Amino acid sequence: MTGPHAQRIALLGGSYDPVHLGHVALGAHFALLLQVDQLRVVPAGLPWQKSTLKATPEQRAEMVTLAFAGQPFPVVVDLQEIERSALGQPTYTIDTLRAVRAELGPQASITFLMGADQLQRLDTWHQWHALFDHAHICVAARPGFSIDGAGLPAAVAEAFSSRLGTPDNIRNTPHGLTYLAQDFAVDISATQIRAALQRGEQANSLIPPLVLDYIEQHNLYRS
Ligand SMILES: Nc1ncnc2c1ncn2[C@@H]1O[C@H](COP(=O)(O)OP(=O)(O)OP(=O)(O)O)[C@@H](O)[C@H]1O
Ligand SMILES: O=C(O)c1ccc[n+]([C@@H]2O[C@H](COP(=O)([O-])O)[C@@H](O)[C@H]2O)c1
Repeated sequence: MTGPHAQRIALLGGSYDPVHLGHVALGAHFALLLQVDQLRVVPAGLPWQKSTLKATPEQRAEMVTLAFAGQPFPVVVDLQEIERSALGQPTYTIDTLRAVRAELGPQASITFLMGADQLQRLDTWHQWHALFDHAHICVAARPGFSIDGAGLPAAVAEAFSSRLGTPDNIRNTPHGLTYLAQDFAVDISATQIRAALQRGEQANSLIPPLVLDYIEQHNLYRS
């Protein structure tokens, strides 16, 4: 168990091309559930499983900062993955978790957040078993990405179910547990937003207003 002053943080990694209200809802849900000292939002530098991104790393990071402004919990936008990508290295979450663990020490409760689509693919991540040596993994259900029954690769289902924790023991242990927010159901994706903007449609109900202003000012996703 962690001591009374161990730090508690949740990391929300993403491509954020662009950041949307699904990301904000996901971060806020777990920030409040886990009562974190800090939500750390980490824009990926070179997300190796995505095809070419439309916005630059700087634009994606600026949009993330705008999207998470004014939350009722501390938010830090962590640029380490963008900085590492300047050296041409693909972005691996394990590198980030090792760096954050080294920074915060062995007692801190560190949780990596993701949607169900990424849990379905977790066995494709670089050194995925080692993620649990540094962090808990908390997952939000996502419309269209079932993780019941055959929805998960067997190795992921086994790793996830054998490590199931509760919000309380995730708050109070450093790493190694899992949790699923089954009631989370936000049907928004960056793909859908890019397509809508390219067609010249509004995306007001999908993106925080400041991010929408930024997209318009920088003429993003129109072509
Ligand atoms: N609506 C959502 N519900 C639950 N999780 C989500 C949702 N949108 C994004 N996430 C999660 O947020 C993280 C970052 O997602 P990302 O930046 O790739 O957005 P995306 O909407 O999935 O993008 P794209 O449509 O381009 O694949 C991932 O772990 C993803 O699963
Ligand atoms: O570490 C990996 O190999 C890995 C593979 C796929 C995705 N990720 C991370 O998962 C997060 C969400 O990814 P994405 O593609 O949905 O934006 C983001 O932080 C990625 O860097 C990480």
